[in-house]
Amino acid sequence: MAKRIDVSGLHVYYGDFLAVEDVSMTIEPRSVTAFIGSSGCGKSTFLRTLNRMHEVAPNARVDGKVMLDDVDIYGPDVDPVAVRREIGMVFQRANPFPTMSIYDNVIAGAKLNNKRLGKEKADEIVERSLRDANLWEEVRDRLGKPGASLSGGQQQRLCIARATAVEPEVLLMDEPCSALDPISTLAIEDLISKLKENYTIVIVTHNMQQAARVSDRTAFFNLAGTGEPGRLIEMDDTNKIFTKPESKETENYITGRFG
Ligand SMILES: Nc1ncnc2c1ncn2[C@@H]1O[C@H](COP(=O)(O)OP(=O)(O)OP(=O)(O)O)[C@@H](O)[C@H]1O
Repeated sequence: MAKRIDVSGLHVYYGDFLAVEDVSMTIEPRSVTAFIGSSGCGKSTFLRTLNRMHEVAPNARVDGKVMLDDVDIYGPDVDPVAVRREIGMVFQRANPFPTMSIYDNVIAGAKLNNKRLGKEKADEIVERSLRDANLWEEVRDRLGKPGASLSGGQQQRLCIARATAVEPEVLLMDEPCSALDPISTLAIEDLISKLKENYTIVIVTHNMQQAARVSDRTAFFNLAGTGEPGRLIEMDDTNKIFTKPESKETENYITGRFG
């Protein structure tokens, strides 16, 4: 588990609109990388190109290359569904299947991948994934209850369990804590730190303390102006970005001199 992502010269479009321009970066396995930057600079758009979710939007496309270890995920013979299985995603709003049980929520993806998954193996995957997501103890006695019966923070951990149940190589998280209270946020941050032992993790966050707490590397994106594409300004060790960034733009952003 855990692979390296290498992006080179990536341009990201919605129809004729160039949303993100010319991004190149390397994301190391078994590390947490945070994407920060002002609203609309293309963090989520760029994140979605990393598992080919971007192209689900009408007329959306990319130019450039995204390598997952030695495989070009935009290569002609690559199945986007297989890419999304290897590179899982957790969204801003926890989105468990509401009427489906907690158990079935966790196992849904794994069942799709393996139609003949036996009960014993399924039980094992559910327990492992819920333990990995620090949720097992809270739900072990009510696995048959609907996903929607959990609190917001528990639902987000359920979504993380669902994502890890298929044993992806990479986990993409788009503002996973923005709808959560501080206690649930800390629980997810602890979980991210634990999960990085096995996964490559990329997290979009507006919360700079969060980026500083959980990530090893930080990428700062910015817009040159309204209607201009987003660009990667600087990527470095998180500690360096927050104490001694190379770019004035990064410094202004992290010190709150612009929004
Ligand atoms: N489905 C879409 N169709 C067309 N344009 C889009 C679509 N989604 C996003 N955009 C545009 O792409 C640009 C980047 O948006 P994106 O949501 O990626 O930025 P962001 O940095 O994640 O913003 P935020 O921090 O506010 O979530 C914006 O100009 C946005 O309006």
